[in-house]
Amino acid sequence: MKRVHVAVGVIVNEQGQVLLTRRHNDAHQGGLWEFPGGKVEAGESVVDALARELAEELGISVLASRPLIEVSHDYGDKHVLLDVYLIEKFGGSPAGMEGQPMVWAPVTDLDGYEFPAANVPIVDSVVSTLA
Ligand SMILES: Nc1nc2c([nH]c(=O)n2[C@H]2C[C@H](O)[C@@H](COP(=O)(O)OP(=O)(O)OP(=O)(O)O)O2)c(=O)[nH]1
Ligand SMILES: [Mg+2]
Repeated sequence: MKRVHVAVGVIVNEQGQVLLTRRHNDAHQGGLWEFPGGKVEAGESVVDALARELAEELGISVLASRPLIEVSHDYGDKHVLLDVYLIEKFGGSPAGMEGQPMVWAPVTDLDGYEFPAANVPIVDSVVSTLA
């Protein structure tokens, strides 16, 4: 089975909202909301991958982050290892650089968004850490 290691960022603003982007319809887990991030490349550290992905997808730089949770999930067609970081400080102003929809969501609204199955423990952890 295909296995991917993914660096994921939970970006928090000064109002305590978190940044969600929506995956392209034709992508794996397409149409669902996600925390921005992407695959760790060969020879790259998770932290470097996270910085690269957030620059590519949102045009921001990571200034302060800490590990939040690691989630291993089997989708049947694909196994993902999600290395999730809380981004507490960033430079620049996030924008959907790849045309992806983006929203700042209050933590108390997260139950109103559809996420991939692997995100259940991530959302729980975000809620208990930030609420
Ligand atoms: N970024 C992100 N990926 C997630 C989340 N939840 C979840 O199951 N995934 C899965 C979906 C994908 O199978 C995988 C991310 O891989 P991807 O292919 O989108 O990564 P990428 O951004 O490097 O995309 P690409 O350049 O290959 O198009 O992780 C999440 O919250 N954020
Ligand atoms: Mg991505």
